[in-house]
Amino acid sequence: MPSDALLSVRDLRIAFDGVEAVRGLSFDVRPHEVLALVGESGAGKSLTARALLGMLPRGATTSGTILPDLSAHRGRRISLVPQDALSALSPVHRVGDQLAAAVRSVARVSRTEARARAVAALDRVGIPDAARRARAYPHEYSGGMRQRAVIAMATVAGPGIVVADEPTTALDEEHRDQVLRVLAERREAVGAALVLVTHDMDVVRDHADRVLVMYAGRLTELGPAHEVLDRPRAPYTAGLLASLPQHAPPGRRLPALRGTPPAPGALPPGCAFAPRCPLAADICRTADPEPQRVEGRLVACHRWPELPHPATRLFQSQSQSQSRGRGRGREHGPGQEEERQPV
Ligand SMILES: Nc1ncnc2c1ncn2[C@@H]1O[C@H](COP(=O)(O)OP(=O)(O)OP(=O)(O)O)[C@@H](O)[C@H]1O
Repeated sequence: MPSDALLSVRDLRIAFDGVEAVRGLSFDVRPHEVLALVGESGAGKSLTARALLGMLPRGATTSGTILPDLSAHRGRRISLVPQDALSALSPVHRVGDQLAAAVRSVARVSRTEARARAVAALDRVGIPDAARRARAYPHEYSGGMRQRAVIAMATVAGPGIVVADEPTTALDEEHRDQVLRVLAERREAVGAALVLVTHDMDVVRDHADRVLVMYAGRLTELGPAHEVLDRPRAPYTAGLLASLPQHAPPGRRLPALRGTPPAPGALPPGCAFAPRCPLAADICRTADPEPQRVEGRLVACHRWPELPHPATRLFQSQSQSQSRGRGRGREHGPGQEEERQPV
């Protein structure tokens, strides 16, 4: 394990009924960093994040290593901010009491002191009138307040790592920003690393130091967030970026990435992204690429040197040709040649 890593994941595999949903993932979590896990639905982000906490769903079998094993230190050395705050809070206990219990699990303090710290923790995450709100039950909180209370809970013990699994999905846009801000502030205050699961590249740009792009249970690209976003080296990363509204061709709302990811039990041979990739060549349909070092990052793609700059153009022309009703025959139709031209 590298000396600067808080957590080292090596060849992680997670399967259900013998079918692998996460397929040999390796990465480190470094002290104080924000590491974003991104990728479309089903990429294996949540499973990976939950594996770090030892919180996989029933029926999951794993292999590989996650060191050190922090699952016995949940809430203290590693904690979770889930998508749905209600699943993290007990409905039958007052929010303040739950926080006070979390305080007492790590600090030998009186009940009165624990309660005072709980109120202070709620205050720090911006719960108005925290002393009174501490006496309320989770269902009496708004969605945004509940998520902030969960962040207070996840950071109260000063963990080294906070794992946030799509922490703002259930919220409206205004509360999303607030909650992300509070999460960023609290993790900085306690000096924790944050593993942030998201499918939102804007969130990655605003909050992450490094980004791990996943596709069909594998690493596609891993590197410094701004470098990866500004100049992706894997076609899949470029496709995700091209799907952002600012990269869409004027007046077009077609998704830049054609099709959907394969289900874990129905992977194509070779690179799982090949059927959707405008750069796919014969080798991509036969050999699954291993991550290789490229300019200070890891990229799993046979064809990365062929990627144009800006790489998002690869997919813009794809969606344009799609919108003209072309490129419909084969999976990679006429649009492909056009996209291969150097830009
Ligand atoms: N409890 C389960 N039982 C069986 N298969 C599962 C289970 N949980 C996850 N999977 C499989 O693992 C795949 C990856 O799941 P995961 O929740 O990690 O995806 P994700 O990238 O977090 O997607 P999303 O953005 O939709 O949350 C799923 O598409 C599904 O095929």
